Amino acid sequence: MENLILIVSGPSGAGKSTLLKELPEEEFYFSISHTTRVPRPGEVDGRDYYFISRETFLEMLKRGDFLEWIEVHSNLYGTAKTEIDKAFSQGKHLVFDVEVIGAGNLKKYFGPLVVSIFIAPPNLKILEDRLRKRGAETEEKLQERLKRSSFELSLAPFFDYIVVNDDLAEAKKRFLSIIRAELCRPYRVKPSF
Ligand SMILES: Nc1nc2c(ncn2[C@@H]2O[C@H](COP(=O)(O)OP(=O)(O)O)[C@@H](O)[C@H]2O)c(=O)[nH]1
Ligand SMILES: Nc1ncnc2c1ncn2[C@@H]1O[C@H](COP(=O)(O)OP(=O)(O)O)[C@@H](O)[C@H]1O
Repeated sequence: MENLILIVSGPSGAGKSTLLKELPEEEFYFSISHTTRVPRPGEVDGRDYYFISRETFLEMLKRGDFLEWIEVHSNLYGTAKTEIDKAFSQGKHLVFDVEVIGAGNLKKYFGPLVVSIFIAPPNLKILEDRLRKRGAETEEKLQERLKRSSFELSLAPFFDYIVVNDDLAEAKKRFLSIIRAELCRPYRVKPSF
């Protein structure tokens, strides 16, 4: 059976983390990125991210440890090559939460069997309201995130699916429906019949 490789992308505050919480950890391995961003309250090192210094990140980059990486909102983010082995050795579906450029690079790397889902806010005003309500950023960081969101939204048509995160319960249903359907592809169904 082919395991699923799922890429979830979209602007900061669109609801990626919220929707990804719907996927059971017993079946899905969530790639843990390395980042130079400071942890938010409640975030745990080694669960949400590997929080590292810029110096350590650059050392890893020089060693060729990253499958892909990027600098966004003045922070470095990267997917370590070791994350892929971890998912496959556990026999789980592999899930990435990355910005749009990383999504494109991972798609190129893994090929056509990747499933990519773009999470979009209903509009920019609602996105801003949600980012403010989340309260994780200073005003300056929040503006940086909003500024990039139009660029991220412009790349939505390149994804396999778009889930507009309006009503959360409805968005969860649509998100899970896509994954359920993808798991029914002939090449992913274990032939026990
Ligand atoms: N390309 C790439 N993007 C990443 C990686 N890790 C996280 N991101 C993206 O970086 C952006 C900022 O993430 P984060 O600081 O957690 O903010 P949030 O999206 O507002 O929760 C998001 O779009 C993430 O999807 C990575 O390893 N590679
Ligand atoms: N459908 C929704 N309606 C209202 N608030 C939402 C909805 N989806 C997510 N949120 C809230 O919006 C904020 C941003 O969501 P989050 O999942 O952190 O986004 P991302 O991971 O894409 O940056 C969070 O505070 C979250 O609780």
